[in-house]
Amino acid sequence: MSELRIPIEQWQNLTAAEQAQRLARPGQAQAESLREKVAVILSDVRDSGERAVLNYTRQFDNPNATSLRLDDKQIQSAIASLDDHVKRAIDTAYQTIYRFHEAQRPEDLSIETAPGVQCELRYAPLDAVGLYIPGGSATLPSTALMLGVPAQIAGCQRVVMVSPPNQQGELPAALLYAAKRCGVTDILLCGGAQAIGALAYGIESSPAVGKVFGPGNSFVTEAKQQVSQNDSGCAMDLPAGPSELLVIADDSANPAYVAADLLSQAEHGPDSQVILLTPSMTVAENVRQELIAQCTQLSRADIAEQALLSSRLLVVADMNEAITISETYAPEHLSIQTDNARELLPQLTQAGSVFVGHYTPESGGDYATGTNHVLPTYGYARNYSSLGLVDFYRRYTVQEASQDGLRQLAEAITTLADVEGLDAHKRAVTIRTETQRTESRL
Ligand SMILES: NC(=O)c1ccc[n+]([C@@H]2O[C@H](COP(=O)([O-])OP(=O)(O)OC[C@H]3O[C@@H](n4cnc5c(N)ncnc54)[C@H](O)[C@@H]3O)[C@@H](O)[C@H]2O)c1
Ligand SMILES: N[C@H](CO)Cc1c[nH]c[nH+]1
Ligand SMILES: [Zn+2]
Repeated sequence: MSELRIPIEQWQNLTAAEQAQRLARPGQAQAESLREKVAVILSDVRDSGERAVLNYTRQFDNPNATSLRLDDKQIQSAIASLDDHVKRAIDTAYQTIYRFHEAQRPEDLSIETAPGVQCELRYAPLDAVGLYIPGGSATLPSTALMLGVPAQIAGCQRVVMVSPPNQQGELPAALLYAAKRCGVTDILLCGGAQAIGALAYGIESSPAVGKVFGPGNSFVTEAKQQVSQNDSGCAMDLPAGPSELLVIADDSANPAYVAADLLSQAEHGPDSQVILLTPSMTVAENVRQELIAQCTQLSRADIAEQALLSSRLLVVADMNEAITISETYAPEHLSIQTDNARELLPQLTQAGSVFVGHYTPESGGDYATGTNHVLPTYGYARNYSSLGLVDFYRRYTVQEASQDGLRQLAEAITTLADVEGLDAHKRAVTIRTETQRTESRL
């Protein structure tokens, strides 16, 4: 890797346009053509169902695909072949993720909003959910846990997992083990936009689900957005696209740790983006040296190098400037590698997940601290939340008014109905209150 590919830049020396360019996400340039491609795939799946999904699977994943399913025997024999230490690692992660998510169980509430008027907020688990597990370039059983555990805790009845098969039509044994551990009920061998179409519209062998979850490349993310905006009725979780990490580091940071963390997200995909903000030129220089040294040792060095092309090493005036930039960028992952990291937390809220201090590597959260690694990317962390248990429920309300309760509110309701010119709305109240008056006269 040449040093020119990853320059160190002083934030204050950049023009406003250059600053905006440095914080632009790499994947967003080809948005228009992406939208069209995905729309075509989705409409094919909608029109031709399983046949279209199989065609796209043959085109992108397994050229010999004849079925979207593995039979039970194939699943069991893959799981039996899995090393015990891998099973134990999955079990450990399952437990921490389970603990953190179980503690998030939403509670129904009921209050009297006016005398005789009771309002309730209730939660019902989603019936059928679809879980997308990326598979294009890495095996991600951890993502199956991040999606499968909350679906299991919520009590979703049908949990359909989709993931692109390899060229031999297989899914990784660790993924199958994780899926079974979480009680996934159906597994479909397909990926990309066509898999999202299969979930949202349903195919012959698998009826439509009510909500699609999970990260993926730009095709997957775009497909989730399209199916949730058209009339499929399918909801989506959040836009979780190419991985991102922003590290804020001061002189107390260990450059080797910082570089290792940056590379951990850079290795996800060529469209991943990692950013360092530091007030120290020395830290920036040392991190760059570490990036160069550590990158060559990675099995996915090629991918990480490509991601580093759109990554940034930025020297800022001070920590306040670092905070302002981070809040503007709203990274998927924010790592604060300073001695006083916890003190900075109140000022750093625009991120999918925050990693505090020198001993909390981002990859800890990817696998086993217990937090969910499905997080908003592309700056959506400004307005979207990170995935949690509550996303696997529907929230709805209930209200009950007594005769007296309705009388209490009648004046307000009928006046507002008059203001809006909606006579029938008014009548639905007066027909009751007037009957009430007549009854009480008798
Ligand atoms: N934000 C998160 O929480 C999170 C978690 C894990 C992974 N990720 C991200 O998920 C992504 C995974 O991407 P991936 O590509 O490895 O796997 P993927 O499963 O998301 O995508 C593979 C699929 O993309 C489709 N595809 C590929 N090229 C295509 C083309 N030219 N036209 C139409 N469809 C095409 C194919 O159908 C293929 O099956 C990475 O960007 C990674 O950073 C994000
Ligand atoms: N960092 C990814 C989310 O951006 C999640 C992941 C899965 N496996 C490893 N990492
Ligand atoms: Zn990761």
